[in-house]
Amino acid sequence: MKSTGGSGEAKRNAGESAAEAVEDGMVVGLGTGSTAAHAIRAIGRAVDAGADVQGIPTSFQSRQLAREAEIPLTDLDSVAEIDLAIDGADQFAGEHLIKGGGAAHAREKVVDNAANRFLVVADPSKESERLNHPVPVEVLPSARTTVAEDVRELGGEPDLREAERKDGPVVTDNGNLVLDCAFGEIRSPGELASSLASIPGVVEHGLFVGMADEVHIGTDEGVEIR
Ligand SMILES: O=C(CO)[C@H](O)[C@H](O)COP(=O)(O)O
Repeated sequence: MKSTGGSGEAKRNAGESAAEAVEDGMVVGLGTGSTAAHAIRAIGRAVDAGADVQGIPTSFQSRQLAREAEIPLTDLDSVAEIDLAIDGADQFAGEHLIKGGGAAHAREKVVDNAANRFLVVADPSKESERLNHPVPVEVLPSARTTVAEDVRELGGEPDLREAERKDGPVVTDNGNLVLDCAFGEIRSPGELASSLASIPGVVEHGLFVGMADEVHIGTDEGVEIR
């Protein structure tokens, strides 16, 4: 599994801290990435100990991990509500996030947004005063050139994400491509989010504006919850 940022111990502390918020009877959104993976494994241990929990995966990866952890799975169409979602981030500034380092941000946004409570798990390397990380934008393959032009008009520099272990681009779980779009410091995340969402051919972008209810920041020593 791809792992970025801080230490494994910091990620573990963040993930396990957020998993403590899971209660018996809950439906839980299961995020993607190396930090969320620690939460999934911890939830698996709670299930093993008898907790009645159902998970909604946000990606192929989180589905696989949840299966290995023997967490009963369901889907968005089958539940009245999602009690809690736990997910990682590539960068956070207060309650704003940039996600999509694992190219899973489309499903992540649907699940995290639908949850009554959304807990972000991260290590300190992900924190920034202002968002400035490139924004992953999932696009229909046929629209990658036109979307890239529109992103340039918004002042961004789009870069088609290449796969690390195959020739050619990353293909998302939804069969689409990803443009990593650098905008420098993002002064108005809400405005940029609306502009990106209105480009024809954009499936979803990785700006999660005002979405985090809590951020569990793990360090080697413990965790801070904000
Ligand atoms: O948004 C994501 C996947 O699309 C991940 O949550 C994000 O990339 C953080 O990953 P990690 O915890 O491995 O650093």
